[in-house]
Amino acid sequence: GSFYESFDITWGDGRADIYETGQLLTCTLDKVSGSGFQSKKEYLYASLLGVIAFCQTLMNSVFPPELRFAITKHFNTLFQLFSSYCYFDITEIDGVNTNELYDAVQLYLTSSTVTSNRLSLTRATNSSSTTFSLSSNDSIADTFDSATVLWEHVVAQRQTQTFAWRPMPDEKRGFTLRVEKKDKSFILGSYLDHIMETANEIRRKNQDRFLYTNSRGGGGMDSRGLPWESVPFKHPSTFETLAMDPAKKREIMEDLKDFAECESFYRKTGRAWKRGYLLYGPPGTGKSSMIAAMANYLGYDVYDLELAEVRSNSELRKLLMKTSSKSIIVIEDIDCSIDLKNRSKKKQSYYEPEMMLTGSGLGGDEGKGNTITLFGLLNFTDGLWSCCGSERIFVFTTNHIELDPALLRSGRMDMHVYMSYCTFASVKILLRC
Ligand SMILES: Nc1ncnc2c1ncn2[C@@H]1O[C@H](COP(=O)(O)OP(=O)(O)OP(=O)(O)O)[C@@H](O)[C@H]1O
Repeated sequence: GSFYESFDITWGDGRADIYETGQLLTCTLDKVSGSGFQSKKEYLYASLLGVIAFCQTLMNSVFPPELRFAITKHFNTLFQLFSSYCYFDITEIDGVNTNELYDAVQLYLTSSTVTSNRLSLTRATNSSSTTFSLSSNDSIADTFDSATVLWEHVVAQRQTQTFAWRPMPDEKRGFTLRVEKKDKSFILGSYLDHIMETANEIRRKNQDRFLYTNSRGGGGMDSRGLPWESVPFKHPSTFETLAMDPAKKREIMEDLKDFAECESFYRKTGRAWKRGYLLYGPPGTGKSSMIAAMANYLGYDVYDLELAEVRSNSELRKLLMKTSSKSIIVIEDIDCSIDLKNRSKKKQSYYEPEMMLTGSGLGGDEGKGNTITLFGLLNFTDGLWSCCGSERIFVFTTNHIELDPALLRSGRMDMHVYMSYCTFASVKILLRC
């Protein structure tokens, strides 16, 4: 073919020309005007697009925007009426808050149950784990209890803002969930709960865990106003390496597993989702190793609370408020921090100076705000404030069990574990390791 056969020069006043027996077409643009050509053949797709563009321009110039908006709205309503699907948008940022559900869906869609051919890989700075996510504007189908849904990851450029309370990402991201109308109520209940649970599980497995301490030599907060300082938690102790009676070990592991898996039980019975363990026994019998094994078993962070660094009950409360869920809060050697053996023997109230914890080394009274009381400690483990997070374990260690019964009672310390010197069974475990 040649340009002579297939094209006409339509405008340009001699600026466009065909040369080399129809093999070369040149168009020139100068200061006065340009030039143009047109295909002799009509292509269905191109002409259809042309018609649509023409109609759109006509609509825009003839109908006012309000009327166009109303027409589109009614068209959508009509479409939804006859469609067997309904759609839900889950945006990354809801107002000014981060949408937890968006993060959960992001994680869930990368789980092994949902398979996709194309995923984005991310690895955060200083992290040891790689995370997968659904690529932009990609979609994926998922089946849950015979209901099939479709997820689409919608990414659009955010329009430039003149003012925002906080910097917003350049992209506006969200998921659109397409659900069959008949499955709507089931999906909104069980499926979304299932997504949250799976995402939490993945987070727990992926997350680098931390060991926190409030002992920063001087007390107070760090530069970000946080009362805890953290380091990566890398203790190698596990229940396999821990030398103790196998039956007792099994009992503790089952208790921990029940605790971690029974959120519904705590919710149904109206109890705070927390559990207390008291580890007691002679020095060097593995109490700290047991705490590390518990943290490694459940994948929890560890908060090592140094009572000597806490100056008042309110500071204790603030520390508690700044702990995260899925954590073990440890007070080691409680017998060295507490100056009280048994409340009934002394017949005193929690508030009296003799009942105060002298480990703080500051000696003063609560009124001056520079010491903590047993009352404060009891509230810390089982008061209203102890419920300001969920899935938390309190572990106290002591060399002597003669502590105040109020501290030892079930609900505060649910399980008392005696860490003894090695028996024959535990020596066998040590030798095997
Ligand atoms: N039951 C055990 N199984 C495995 N290792 C143990 C056990 N008991 C003690 N150890 C080892 O002995 C050392 C001291 O143990 P650990 O610090 O856990 O004891 P502890 O009871 O916390 O001591 P303390 O009461 O003095 O704080 C650790 O190195 C630990 O590995």
